[in-house]
Amino acid sequence: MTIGKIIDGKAFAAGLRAQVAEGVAAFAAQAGRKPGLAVVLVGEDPASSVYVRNKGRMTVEAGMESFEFKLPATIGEDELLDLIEELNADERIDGILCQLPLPGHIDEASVIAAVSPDKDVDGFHVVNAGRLATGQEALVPCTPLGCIMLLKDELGDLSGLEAVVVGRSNIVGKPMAQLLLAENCTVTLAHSRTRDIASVVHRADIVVAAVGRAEMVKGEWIKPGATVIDVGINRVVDTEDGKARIVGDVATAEALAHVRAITPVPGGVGPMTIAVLLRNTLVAAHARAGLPGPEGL
Ligand SMILES: Nc1nc(=O)c2c([nH]1)NC[C@@H]1CN(c3ccc(C(=O)N[C@@H](CCC(=O)O)C(=O)O)cc3)C=[N+]21
Ligand SMILES: [Mg+2]
Repeated sequence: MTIGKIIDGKAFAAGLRAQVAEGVAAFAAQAGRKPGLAVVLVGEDPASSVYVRNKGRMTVEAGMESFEFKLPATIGEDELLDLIEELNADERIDGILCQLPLPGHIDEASVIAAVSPDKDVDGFHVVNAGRLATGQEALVPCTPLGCIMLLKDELGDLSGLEAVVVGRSNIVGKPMAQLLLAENCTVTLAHSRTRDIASVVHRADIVVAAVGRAEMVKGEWIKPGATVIDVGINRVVDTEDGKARIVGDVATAEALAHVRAITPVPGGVGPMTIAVLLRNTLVAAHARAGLPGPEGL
């Protein structure tokens, strides 16, 4: 049996960030200022703190300005909404990302709605979701757009391919389905209530797993030669050595015998998410400055 290819998302993301950095330099030359990204973190979740630190470092490495706001978990929703209003009004800031999940006393939908759609680099605002769904220019959620970039790099034209997305979140599953549809795929959106999910997944030329359940998608579910994108990031304790590890939503070792290509976890979709966030910030900066482009991104 042949073994599939492991897609190097980390390397692809590094290339994309280098391309963004070139675009940032060109923007700064034209606009006379750097693009700016504001990241808001509420509370002290250790994993979120690591991501926020990485985002800040990569933002600066791409030549942009990074603004970080760390707020206590006890902050009131009103205070958080006030901060977002300030960031909306701040001309130096092109992108606003409020790290999710938020503490239970804060309504996430209200926070997402408060971000100006023009600065919504997560693409979570209903205006951007609606624009994406109706084929209009939009800021597109970072993780799904990163997945599309990896798929087009691997497969070229996606027209006519059968795509099955497992998971129906607003952040990944639904926008992923919209993007695949826009690439002329035949799209199925499967989820926890889907009957006989194994045979539904077995139809797919493209499988995107975004359910948040460790190794849920089994190797035998995969049609021979399919391409698999694993969005999951699940922290598990290894039963053999007792160490903490990160695994995806796909049983990768099993799947490798079936796939044409598959993204690993870590080193697959995760790094793409941050690279696309920087790309979206540059796109937002261009739009806000009334400039076309950026070219090739
Ligand atoms: N408003 C908002 N926007 C987000 O985009 C957002 C968010 N909230 N909340 C949390 C999730 C998670 N997320 C990740 C980004 C990068 C990696 C990443 O770079 N992962 C690496 C390292 C993984 C590791 O070692 O922990 C990898 O997969 O190789 C992972 C996860 C963005 N998120
Ligand atoms: Mg909440």
